[in-house]
Amino acid sequence: MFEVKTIDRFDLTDFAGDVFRTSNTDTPDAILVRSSKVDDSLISKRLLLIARSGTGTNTINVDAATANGTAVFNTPGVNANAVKELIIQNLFRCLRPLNGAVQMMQQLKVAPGEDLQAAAEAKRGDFIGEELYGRTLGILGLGTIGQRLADACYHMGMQIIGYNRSFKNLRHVQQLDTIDEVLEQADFVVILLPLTDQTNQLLSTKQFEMMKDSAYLLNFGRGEIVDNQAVVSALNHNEFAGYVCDFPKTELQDHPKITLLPHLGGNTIEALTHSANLILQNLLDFLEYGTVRSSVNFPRVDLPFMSNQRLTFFFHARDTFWVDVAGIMSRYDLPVQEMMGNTMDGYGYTIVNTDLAEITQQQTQTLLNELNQIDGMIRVRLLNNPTQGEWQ
Ligand SMILES: NC(=O)c1ccc[n+]([C@@H]2O[C@H](COP(=O)([O-])OP(=O)(O)OC[C@H]3O[C@@H](n4cnc5c(N)ncnc54)[C@H](O)[C@@H]3O)[C@@H](O)[C@H]2O)c1
Ligand SMILES: O=C(O)[C@H](O)COP(=O)(O)O
Repeated sequence: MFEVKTIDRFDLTDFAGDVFRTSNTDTPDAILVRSSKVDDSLISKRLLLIARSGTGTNTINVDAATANGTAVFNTPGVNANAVKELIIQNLFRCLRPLNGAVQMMQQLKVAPGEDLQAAAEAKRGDFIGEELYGRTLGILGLGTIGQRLADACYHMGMQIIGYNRSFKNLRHVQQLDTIDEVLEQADFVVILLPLTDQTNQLLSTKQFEMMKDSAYLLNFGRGEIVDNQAVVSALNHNEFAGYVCDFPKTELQDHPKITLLPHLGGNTIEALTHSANLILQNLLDFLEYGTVRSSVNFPRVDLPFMSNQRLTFFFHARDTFWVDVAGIMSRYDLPVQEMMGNTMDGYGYTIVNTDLAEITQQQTQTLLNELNQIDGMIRVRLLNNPTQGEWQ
């Protein structure tokens, strides 16, 4: 039975079974996590999989996992609608002083017989807002969330401009050549980029000086994409109007022009449930069948398990790799019943359906040792078919 370490809280009731059990060990077969940090020390030789329920994998050392032959799975797009809706809610909040109005109404008291509505309306002049219609929304990162946001805001009458490192075919977005052009033209700049070496501290003093004085910056990508000290200074110098950030840090607290949220983007019942169910299903399928559906470091490979055993290989892709594998398998007379493989960023992952009935346990061990020694091989797994012949 596989041992799975859960770093964040998950409801595993529907998945309890005989495939895995949860464990506190520091050398698990798999780790299940949201956006908490996965300590590098947990990436042991035994670790087959880190399963991230959610999109961003910046709290996982993906390079170390790859070198170790550990797959990193995530669930991109599953919380995109939740993030989109929260951003729209915050766009409105930038222009309509609803919090203040609601607070005023909670405190407003009238004498018996006095008309509450008349007293309230007498104060509404303090809460005049503005409209999103006709304003320009600038999106940095036109991926799943960015595209959904663009569509929804276009249909609310906004002009949409954006920047992405690769061009996307999008009907409602005017894609600009540089981030600077988006910053100069937008009334709202929304960050929906992943945190990478290229995006770390991407926006700082120089970029804030380009923004309109009346513009708002909304960061739902990752906190580190923005230089926090520079934000505070720019807001103090009225370089732009306000900052909404889903990634709170002490230096951003208690500023009248900064709204902090406790990382709420994907925090809806729908997104959390769907994401946890999906990652658990993908985790089970990888542990039992070697299937890879959505990974940031393993290519997608999904082959029906219609044999007694299967071998899976994760390796540095090179031209003669298969000559070496085929040579060893044929020496043991192992049939290749079906196989499927794919490559990604110079790494290959392949599943071979086979049958080890004709070789002894000791020969199987020697076979695995030989396969492991092939130049470029990172991890070999041998899986027994759990359905015990039901596929036939
Ligand atoms: N606040 C939240 O709770 C929350 C929820 C989900 C996602 N996120 C964050 O939002 C990010 C985007 O999510 P998504 O689902 O849209 O991901 P995605 O992968 O679909 O989109 C990211 C886009 O950014 C582009 N990109 C990457 N690096 C770039 C660069 N240097 N310059 C320009 N463009 C670049 C990619 O080409 C892609 O189109 C995630 O990586 C995560 O960090 C936050
Ligand atoms: O990258 C993501 O999917 C979001 O930031 C959500 O992270 P969470 O799982 O901690 O809510």
